[in-house]
Amino acid sequence: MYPSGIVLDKDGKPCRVCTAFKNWTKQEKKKQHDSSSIHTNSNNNKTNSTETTEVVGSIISTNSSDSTLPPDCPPDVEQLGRSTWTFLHTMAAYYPEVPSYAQQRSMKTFLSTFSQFYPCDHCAEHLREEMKSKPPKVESRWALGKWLCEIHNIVNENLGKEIFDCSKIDERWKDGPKDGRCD
Ligand SMILES: Cc1cc2nc3c(=O)[nH]c(=O)nc-3n(C[C@H](O)[C@H](O)[C@H](O)COP(=O)(O)OP(=O)(O)OC[C@H]3O[C@@H](n4cnc5c(N)ncnc54)[C@H](O)[C@@H]3O)c2cc1C
Repeated sequence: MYPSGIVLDKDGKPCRVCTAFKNWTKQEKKKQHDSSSIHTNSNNNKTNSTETTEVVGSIISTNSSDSTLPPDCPPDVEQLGRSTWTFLHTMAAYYPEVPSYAQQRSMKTFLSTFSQFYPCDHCAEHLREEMKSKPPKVESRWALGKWLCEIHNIVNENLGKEIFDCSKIDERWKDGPKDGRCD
């Protein structure tokens, strides 16, 4: 990883889908550019108030979009991660309660294939490592949901995120909260 948080791919090039947008290189350059404009402008702002207003506008918009990926841009590591977890946990929540042998085999194949092709290389590599010591549990819906929750918690822990209570996976991914907010 570069000090700025840019993650490199296996060819040593900056990897967009492995990097949080807030760390992405153009954003960094833009910030540097903007901060030098601000500096230059603040030296001139007594003589040109219109220009100052424009620059201030640009500061506000730069800061507010710092960590927000524009909707028409390719996914960063966070957006891809959120969407993928949403898909995986939802898939597990609707997996058969008592899957056939063929369904269990398909799910194992799917997870193995998924771990090879997940586009963030270093994420996929960690996942494959974890799956060696904790192979997927596919014998029931409950087992799959719990396994996935635990795998996600390992990633959460590595990233310093909160650990999710795995007894709440049905509530989070299928039934919704008891207060009816989602009904
Ligand atoms: C396989 C995989 C590996 C990844 N590896 C990396 C990595 O190495 N480095 C990196 O920077 N990013 C990685 N990511 C992305 C990272 O996990 C997050 O998706 C991203 O940082 C966005 O986090 P978030 O806070 O929005 O919530 P996410 O972690 O995306 O979670 C989405 C929602 O799922 C729920 N949730 C959280 N934990 C659990 C759980 N244990 N069980 C069930 N539901 C839960 C919460 O409601 C949460 O809001 C990976 C993603 C995937 C799918």
